[in-house]
Amino acid sequence: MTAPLPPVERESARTAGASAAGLAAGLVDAEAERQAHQAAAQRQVVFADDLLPGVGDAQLTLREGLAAGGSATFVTLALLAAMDELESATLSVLAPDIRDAFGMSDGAIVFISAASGAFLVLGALPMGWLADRFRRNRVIGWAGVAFSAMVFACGMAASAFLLFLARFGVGIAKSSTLPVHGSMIADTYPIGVRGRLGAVNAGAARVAGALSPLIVGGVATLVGGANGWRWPFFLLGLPALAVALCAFRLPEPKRGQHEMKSVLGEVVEDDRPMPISVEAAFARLMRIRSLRTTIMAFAAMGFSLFTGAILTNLWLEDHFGASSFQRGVLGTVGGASMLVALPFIGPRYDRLYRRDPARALALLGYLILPCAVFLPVQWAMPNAIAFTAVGIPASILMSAAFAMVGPVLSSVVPYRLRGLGSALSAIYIFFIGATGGALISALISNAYDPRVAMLVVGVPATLIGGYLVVRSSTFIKGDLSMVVQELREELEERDRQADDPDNIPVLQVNNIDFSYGHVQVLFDVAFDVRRGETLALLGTNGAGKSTILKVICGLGTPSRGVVRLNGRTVTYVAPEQRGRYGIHLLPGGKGVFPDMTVRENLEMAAFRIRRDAAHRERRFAHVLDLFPDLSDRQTQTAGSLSGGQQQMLALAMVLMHDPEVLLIDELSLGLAPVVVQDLLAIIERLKADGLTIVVVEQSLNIALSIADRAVFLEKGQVRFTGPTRELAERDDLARAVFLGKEGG
Ligand SMILES: Nc1ncnc2c1ncn2[C@@H]1O[C@H](COP(=O)(O)OP(=O)(O)OP(=O)(O)O)[C@@H](O)[C@H]1O
Repeated sequence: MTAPLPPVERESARTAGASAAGLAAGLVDAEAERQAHQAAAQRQVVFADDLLPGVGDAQLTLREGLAAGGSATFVTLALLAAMDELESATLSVLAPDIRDAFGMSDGAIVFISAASGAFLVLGALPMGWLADRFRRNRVIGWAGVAFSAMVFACGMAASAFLLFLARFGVGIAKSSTLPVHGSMIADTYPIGVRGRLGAVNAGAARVAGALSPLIVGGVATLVGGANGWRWPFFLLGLPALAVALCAFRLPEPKRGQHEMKSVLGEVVEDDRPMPISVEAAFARLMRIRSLRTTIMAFAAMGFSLFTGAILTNLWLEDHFGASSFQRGVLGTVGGASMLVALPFIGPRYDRLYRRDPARALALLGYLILPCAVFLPVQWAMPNAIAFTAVGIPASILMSAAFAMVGPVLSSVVPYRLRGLGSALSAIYIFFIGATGGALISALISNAYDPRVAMLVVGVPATLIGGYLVVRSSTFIKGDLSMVVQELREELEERDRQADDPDNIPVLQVNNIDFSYGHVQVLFDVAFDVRRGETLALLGTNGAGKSTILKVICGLGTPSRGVVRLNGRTVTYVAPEQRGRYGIHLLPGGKGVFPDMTVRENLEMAAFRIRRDAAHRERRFAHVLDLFPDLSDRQTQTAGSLSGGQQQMLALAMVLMHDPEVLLIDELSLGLAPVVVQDLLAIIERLKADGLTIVVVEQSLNIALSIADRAVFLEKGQVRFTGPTRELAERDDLARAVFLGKEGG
């Protein structure tokens, strides 16, 4: 039992309880307000359908669409895709022969064939990165040459391990198909024919896939003997090389040209695009909800799709006793049937997309869902012919849906990130889907049989996949609206720069939204900083001041908006690269290595310029001249310096980089007034030298003394931009937050 409190304590406890309750209520209100902003921000960006890229555009025939970009690109890429398919079929059909030749188990051959999905992923990332940076025709050409060499190596393999290695090479070479071909096709041909091009492309691959079991089975049977399986690989290598050589001569299309034509009516050219960081690109891509959900869906389906062909062939041989030729014939019939839907799905998708992109995407989900019913029926069939026949409807529906993945990705991914966007999809679909599926199927197949493996994995994977695709269709218009906003902003900026080329701000922050996880903390933040200007970022606690500095220097990727340095977009450029271009951050808190001496700290900062001795010495001399206090303490450890001296050292370290734009987070926090005066004197010198500075400050007085202009942030939104003097006169903004705090 607790003793009752005396009256005075009871009173103060009541007051404390009341103020805690008030604080809690305030926090709940603030969070409710933030959530309302977030919901409003997400709602606002959905434009009317006819403003979205490709929606409501004039209808084009396939011939007109192909003529717009020249058919050479499409034909070459379709041939390469067909050869990919031929290669995959070679392994599937010959799996039992290869298994017997090397004395492998079912599980081992299933793993070797399906694991190429994992190898494919290893290449997808560099290929996507190359596709977003360099001429895509060369990337495709070199990947094709590597493919042909590795296909040859598969035929030469003297052991299961060497075959595994050759498959590794094939997988890497094939990895150019999704990221590089997709990006090339999207930029070469108009949006209105993407569905049909996807269907024709898939059709070409299907024709090859459908004929290849016959060809492969035929060649293997014709040559005969234990080495018959090698010859289909040899025969594929040569034409693959010829097509790869043609790819080098394809024209390189302008990036994003069709989105720009559709949305803006003209093409905004960017002659010197900044290099994009993979990390920032992925962070941005994962915020595209329709993309995220679609790739999760296809990853789920990948669990059964990639092992499906192998398990089918093993089942046909082991359960129904089909020979390699019979399997080839059945495979050809099954594969050919997939062609049935392709002439319909492409035009249907394009038509729906022109009217309503959400319906076009939902259609794919409705194609997938019924496959979950066909699958158990097929695997219950008593003979090979019934088994193949019942498998046909599911194959038709599934291949129709898969043929449209490329067109969907091309639409929702920003054009600068198309290669990496496809690479991200490849990672999910092939690595998580195919490899995960391969492992699980191999285990179940070894423990039971291919049928159990197929049913246990396939049915849930198909249901989940279909549901997720339908769900992703609810997000597509919001994501396309973002594409429109970005394009419009680019056009406006180009016009602004053309109108006043001498007045391009050094730093430009435009329409920035930023979230930590699902919590949005910046809303449409925008401001400019002119050359030589000092801008103060002021605001309440947690308003997002430090976050905006992170976004500027590249430590955070915004979900919307642009950051420009000297008129060039750096939104997705890596932080270290931005450092090279001149953006540097002095972070809040301790920015030194306490166990190292002052000199060693400065040497660490000079690491990047270590090879240029003269430049390095100039920077040392400049910095030590600016900070005589540090000059006298070069052998002292940083940890033994006073707080003010440590802040000086941190600033000196940033200045070693010779920044063009200096970002300072909390210059004066926790420092004695006399130290702050010394720091301000240094900032004055830097200003006089023409350095551009953005400084986050808590103190309005300090901001008034150093900054020409101020931006006031509250709850992630800009409430004021203008001369610092004017902010000081705005009682509503300044008094409560700063004067009150300083006074108190
Ligand atoms: N790493 C993080 N993860 C999740 N939320 C974060 C993270 N960093 C900051 N936040 C939240 O984001 C919001 C903005 O934070 P930020 O540090 O940018 O504000 P600030 O204006 O610099 O505030 P202060 O002056 O208090 O540092 C705050 O609500 C904060 O709690």
